[in-house]
Amino acid sequence: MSQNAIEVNDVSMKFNLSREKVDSLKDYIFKAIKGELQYNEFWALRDINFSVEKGDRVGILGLNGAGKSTLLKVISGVFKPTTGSVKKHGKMVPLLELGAGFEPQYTGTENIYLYGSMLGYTKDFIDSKYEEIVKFSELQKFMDVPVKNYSSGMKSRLGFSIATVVEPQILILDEVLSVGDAKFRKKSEKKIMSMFDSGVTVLFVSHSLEQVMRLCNKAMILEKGQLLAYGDIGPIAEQYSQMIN
Ligand SMILES: Nc1ncnc2c1ncn2[C@@H]1O[C@H](COP(=O)(O)OP(=O)(O)OP(=O)(O)O)[C@@H](O)[C@H]1O
Repeated sequence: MSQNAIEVNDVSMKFNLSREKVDSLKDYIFKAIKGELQYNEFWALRDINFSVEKGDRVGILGLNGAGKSTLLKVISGVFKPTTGSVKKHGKMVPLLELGAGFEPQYTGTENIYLYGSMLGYTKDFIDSKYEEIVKFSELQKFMDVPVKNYSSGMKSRLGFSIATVVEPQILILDEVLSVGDAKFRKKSEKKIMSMFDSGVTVLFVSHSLEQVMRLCNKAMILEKGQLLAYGDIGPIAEQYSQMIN
């Protein structure tokens, strides 16, 4: 049995950024058909190699645009890397853009089933967890209201409540501890901490070095798509605070 929960091997991710100034969709389609669209290549990640041992909680640090979210999306399978591969050992739950998969015209209840099925839950499982999800979100009164009438904080709360109702072995967190108001933030951090206690492996992006130091035992620094440093939280946090000061 592998002691690693995640293995990232030679991962690079290239985006094609359009260089064209196209005036209309028609113009764009014509140019695309004629092969006249021009792109700039942009490498958001370059030759990333690391592995995460089971039970490690790894903070991912880096300035805006460093590639943190892209890396989490590659590991979660949202993006296929341009080169390289990712191996996972264990059930993974990604908490990325919470509620991004909601259907605005459907109610809270309908979206619980829809979003739950997107996360791979069965109907029976959602039936058994429905009350718990609604209670945690504190949106009891809004379950019959279409999600388009929710505030963005309410959508994130519902998304968080649905996604965290399972017990994953690998948890991928992108800034989700900043969802909702101060009260919900405290509650969601407590919930994540209780998952940590059960020995889950965590990859965690946060702009708060203080939060990473509190929650993680390891960390990495990404800079312009490259892995600058990876190791125990103490020395990495020190290196990062020198970078940002
Ligand atoms: N779908 C995409 N198409 C084109 N470029 C993208 C796409 N997604 C990300 N990028 C680019 O890749 C780079 C890394 O973005 P990413 O969101 O991973 O950074 P980040 O470290 O998470 O930043 P932040 O701290 O601002 O959230 C950025 O320059 C961004 O513009």
